[in-house]
Amino acid sequence: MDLKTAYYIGIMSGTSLDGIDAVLADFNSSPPSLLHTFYLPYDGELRSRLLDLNRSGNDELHRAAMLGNELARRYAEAVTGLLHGYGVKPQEVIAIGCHGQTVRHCPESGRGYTIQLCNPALLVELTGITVVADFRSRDIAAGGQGAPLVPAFHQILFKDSQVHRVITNIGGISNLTSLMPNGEVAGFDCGPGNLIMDAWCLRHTGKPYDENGAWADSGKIIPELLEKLLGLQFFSLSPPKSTGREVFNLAWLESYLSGDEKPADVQATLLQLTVTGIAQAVLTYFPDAAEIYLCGGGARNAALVAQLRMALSGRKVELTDRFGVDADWLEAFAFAWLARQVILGVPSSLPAVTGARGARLLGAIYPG
Ligand SMILES: Nc1ncnc2c1ncn2[C@@H]1O[C@H](COP(=O)(O)OP(=O)(O)OP(=O)(O)O)[C@@H](O)[C@H]1O
Ligand SMILES: CC(=O)N[C@H]1[C@@H]2OC[C@@H](O2)[C@@H](O)[C@@H]1O[C@H](C)C(=O)O
Repeated sequence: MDLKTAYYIGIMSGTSLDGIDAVLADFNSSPPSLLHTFYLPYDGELRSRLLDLNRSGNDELHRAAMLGNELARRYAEAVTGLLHGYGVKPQEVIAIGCHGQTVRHCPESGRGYTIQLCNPALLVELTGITVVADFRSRDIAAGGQGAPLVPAFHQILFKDSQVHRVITNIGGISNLTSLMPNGEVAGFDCGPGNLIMDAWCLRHTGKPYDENGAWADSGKIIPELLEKLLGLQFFSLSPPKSTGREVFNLAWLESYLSGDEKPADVQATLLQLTVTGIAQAVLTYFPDAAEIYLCGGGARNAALVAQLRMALSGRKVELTDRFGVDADWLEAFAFAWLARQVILGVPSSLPAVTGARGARLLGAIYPG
């Protein structure tokens, strides 16, 4: 294969459990370019089978392995959709960086584990393309959180020699990357993104998410509830830190509800929880940042963005779209880049972000 003209594919299916983002990327251009994109939504049945894995018992090991196979088939479908849609041949692709579906994340300072479900061997068989998978385990083995991993790619795309920038990804969970003009990079998960808002919205309106935060906007924030939710230890922990559905879930929310609250008021409070989690982290750790750039699906939530602008007044708050990098595809783009790093033999983790003992090659290669 002519490495000068070949491409990488990145596949991300994140903690929101909304579906699969697939991108075709070219790293021979400077800056790297995102050539094509393809989205394959999850159906309700797959989403609930994945959520059911949070409940132990009932042969969960078998169910997890079968879901790994099912996900590999869906990822292969996304690859086919991506390549066919644009007339690109599998032989033109060096590797697929496939994040997998996080179903457990328990880093526990180097003694724990993280699970991103996918059967990479099956994905190679179905696509004929080399697959890179399991990006997080090596960092955890080296004493790190295994997350967030995308700050290294944010650095490549968005660093500036004059301005202190913060990149804020609002996916299921929210995470920040600080890019100092002197080249220092920091980053950590700062709290919920969309995942609790989505779950509450589904339960009360039947819709998978609150479009533009309109429902939240129709409610009133419940200050006592917000205060209780913000009392969670995670918010006051110092970085490095990462989190997931194990911490932010409906059972946790319900433990603070009396049952008398109006559902729209709870939604307004959850939106504010996401905003406050992000704003407090920026103001505490990066008070000098002048520019904040948002990405992830939450960046499309107009009410959320408006509240964030208020909470971070005095700073420029915009979307990464401004740089020609679509906020919806940045994470999938990052996993194409992470795959390339391990194929080239270049460590891609940032110990200053994850807390690991050193930089490591991330991802296991399944040759095509
Ligand atoms: N117009 C919109 N209004 C409100 N919310 C939106 C809108 N568009 C997308 N979203 C939210 O974005 C979510 C999807 O975001 P994204 O794809 O970044 O999540 P993810 O891949 O699971 O992220 P991560 O891996 O970072 O957790 C949806 O579930 C929804 O909550
Ligand atoms: C364990 C896991 O899947 N973590 C995700 C999740 O979604 C957002 C946040 O929590 C971040 O830490 C991470 O994803 C991005 C892609 C990252 O590693 O940078």
